[in-house]
Amino acid sequence: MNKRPTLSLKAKAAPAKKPATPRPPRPANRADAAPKADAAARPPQPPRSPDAPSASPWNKDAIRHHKPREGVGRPPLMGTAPAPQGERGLRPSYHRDLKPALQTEFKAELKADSLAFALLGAATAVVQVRGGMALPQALTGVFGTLDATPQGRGAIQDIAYRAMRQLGRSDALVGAMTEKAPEPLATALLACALPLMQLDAAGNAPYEAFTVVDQAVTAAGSHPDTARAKGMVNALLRRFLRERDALLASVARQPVARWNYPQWWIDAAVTAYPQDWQRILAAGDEAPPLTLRVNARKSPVDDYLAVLAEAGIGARRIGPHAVRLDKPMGVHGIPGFDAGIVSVQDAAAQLAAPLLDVQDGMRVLDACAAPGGKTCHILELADAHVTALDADPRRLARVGENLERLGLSATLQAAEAQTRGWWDGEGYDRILADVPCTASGIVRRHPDIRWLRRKADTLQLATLSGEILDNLWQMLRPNGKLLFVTCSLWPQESEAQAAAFAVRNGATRLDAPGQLLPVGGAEQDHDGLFYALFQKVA
Ligand SMILES: C[S@@+](CC[C@H](N)C(=O)[O-])C[C@H]1O[C@@H](n2cnc3c(N)ncnc32)[C@H](O)[C@@H]1O
Repeated sequence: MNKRPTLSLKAKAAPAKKPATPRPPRPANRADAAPKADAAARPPQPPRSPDAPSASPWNKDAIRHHKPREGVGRPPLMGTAPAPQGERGLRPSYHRDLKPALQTEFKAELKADSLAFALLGAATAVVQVRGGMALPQALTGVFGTLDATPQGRGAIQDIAYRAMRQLGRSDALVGAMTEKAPEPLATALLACALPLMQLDAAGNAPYEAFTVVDQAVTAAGSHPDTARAKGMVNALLRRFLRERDALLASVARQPVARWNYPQWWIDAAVTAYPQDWQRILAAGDEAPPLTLRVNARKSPVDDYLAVLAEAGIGARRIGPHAVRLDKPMGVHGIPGFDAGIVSVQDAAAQLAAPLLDVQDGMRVLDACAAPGGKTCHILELADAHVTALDADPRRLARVGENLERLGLSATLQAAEAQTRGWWDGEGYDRILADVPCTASGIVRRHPDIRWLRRKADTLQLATLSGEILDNLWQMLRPNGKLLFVTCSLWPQESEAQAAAFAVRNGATRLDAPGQLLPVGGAEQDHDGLFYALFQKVA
């Protein structure tokens, strides 16, 4: 039976798989060499998601593509983002009858390094999320339309993510200060400006309040969809400044404004976690820490910590291969990232590969693999024959990019895990089923998810993941192990699913962490993943 991994993540001596490579050179673009602040005192650029597209070329020869049969496949369901709006795709849960503005393609005449530019870009993305689009996709469109510089992109992204984390409160504030709901883009502009005028626990705000008012008004005046609302934006934001404490106290009586989640989500959290729901919801409104996984093939963790110390980057070890940076930074500024010495991976996600207990020479299937965080970790720990399968070929391409950066290889397969046409009929020793789910456990990383999901998505996704698990079980060799993972907090998708699966298939359940609660704090500052491990007893 496997040893139960802990998330207290005390550093254990973990020998490097292969001798360490020379330390990476000190990068030119150190994150602590902060970008020059403009008049609007731009915030630091948030870390680039490991999911973000990379520029490295994709080796097409390494893939065997298997197209789902026409007409029978579901539109690919993303594990961490809603599916494209197909006939049978997931639809947004956040119905406010707000249609996206018609002129999201409009390029206002604003200075590209101004806060007004960033506010308008972020507001445009927020409108699109209200229309059902995932935030990363909306931001990609906005960056292209506005031809934003890297610094502009960082500022837009930072503001849009803050807006998502405080959308319930901002909507309630606008509702409290207006008689008639403003037009969608004006509402979104306010939803972007208001969080910038609120103080954090230390009493700091990211910008000077009057700068925010001034720049929000400039942004409103620059766009045809908001020009008429310029006076209203000015009046509302100034009133908020005058009456901030009373207004915040007043809207905090509404749960959606207090917690910044749709009411069904709050209810589901209360039901599932009567003791912890408040800490879970609060932690989901915080920006996540940046946790790295040190590549066991390339460097011992202690050597890498020394590299960080030399570069003046504060960090500490929190797991066998996990290092948490004191402050988030752009990935290309992280020493050794481009050279494949480290990857960005949450601490809870770093439990998957060790739990799977892969040995050299084993045949391993990573059934919902993209963008490949766990695929790569498996290969960093063992010389295994890994097939990385994913229903979404575009996301699968990211697995290829990550493998390439880390100097690893696997067979990539574009197919749906609940089908069998792609399988060569040879059993696997290990199967990782990191199934598509509501992603309710990773909302701090993807704060748009709460506004995009519907309550009914939980059941729809649980049905699909049950089909995937049953199908994969047939592909497991006797004595083989299957690790079932979700990034969901909802028991229907995780524990209830695991229990029903074990009964249906006569699977032996081994020790595994079960539901990890993302409640924040020093020891539990990780995503909300669920782990269940099964063995097919011969
Ligand atoms: C939670 S993410 C996987 C994360 C990944 N294991 C990692 O660690 O980087 C779930 C993945 O399942 C894929 N997916 C969704 N439906 C699928 C299906 N029917 N078959 C296979 N993959 C699917 C999504 O495209 C998404 O990449």
